[in-house]
Amino acid sequence: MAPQLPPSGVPVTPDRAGARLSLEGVGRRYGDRWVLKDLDLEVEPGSFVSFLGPSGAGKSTLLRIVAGLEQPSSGTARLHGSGPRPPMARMMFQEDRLLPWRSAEDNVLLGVRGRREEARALLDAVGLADRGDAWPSALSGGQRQRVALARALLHHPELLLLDEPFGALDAITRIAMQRLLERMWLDQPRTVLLVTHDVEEALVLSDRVLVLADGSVGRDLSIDLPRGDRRGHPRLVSWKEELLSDLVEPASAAPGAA
Ligand SMILES: Nc1ncnc2c1ncn2[C@@H]1O[C@H](COP(=O)(O)OP(=O)(O)OP(=O)(O)O)[C@@H](O)[C@H]1O
Repeated sequence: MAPQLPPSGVPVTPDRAGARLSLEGVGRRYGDRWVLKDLDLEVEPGSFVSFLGPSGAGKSTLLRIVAGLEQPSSGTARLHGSGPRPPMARMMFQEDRLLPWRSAEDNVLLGVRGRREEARALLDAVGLADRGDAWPSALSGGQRQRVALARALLHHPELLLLDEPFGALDAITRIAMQRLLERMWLDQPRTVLLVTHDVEEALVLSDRVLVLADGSVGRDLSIDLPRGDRRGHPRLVSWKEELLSDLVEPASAAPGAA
């Protein structure tokens, strides 16, 4: 079947609503230290879930386990797709990981033969219609992350794993990228797991926000606010305060505090 074209022009493969994720008793040990402990988690197909947690809480480890890049030391991590084949997952990182000797368009097409029209439509959708021939060195940080996002989406992943993808961007570019990501996700529903240190980013984008603490899920919030303009919503503001108090050590507990 030919791909449908939604209003943004992004090609869509029909009937892909995203992968379901089931973690049962997942643990991960490095040496004698358990970074993740007995973690149970179900993620609904098509939902947008963010992970917060202090540095070293195991957020990236969890993403690598879900991606199949690492095996859990205990328990099982299963992905169920919409079809008979195992669902495709793609990862995106804080660094864009573009190859400097390939143009933007050829970076989108990395490891893929043909599909140039689709790559161009995706570059168009991420706002880089006229930059397909540009070398990565001629693009800004935000533009390079747009190319990285287009490259991930070319594969129609049922699961998108984002490890602090906007962490290196300035505040304004970051908000523009959040809006772009949300629009692309609304255009083509898929399961998204986002690791971020930015509490507001998690609340603005997610259906669900999880806080990892001591190797398991410490808080699990369902964010049932309408999408579009969540920033400044009174409930978002109070969730933000709650989450920050989970994450930030009280000043009186900080070393050296009076
Ligand atoms: N390959 C490895 N070998 C040994 N220890 C590791 C390895 N990978 C991760 N760790 C340790 O596991 C812990 C969790 O790391 P992880 O990168 O998952 O945390 P994180 O929550 O993503 O942190 P950050 O927010 O700082 O990125 C850290 O203490 C880290 O040093």
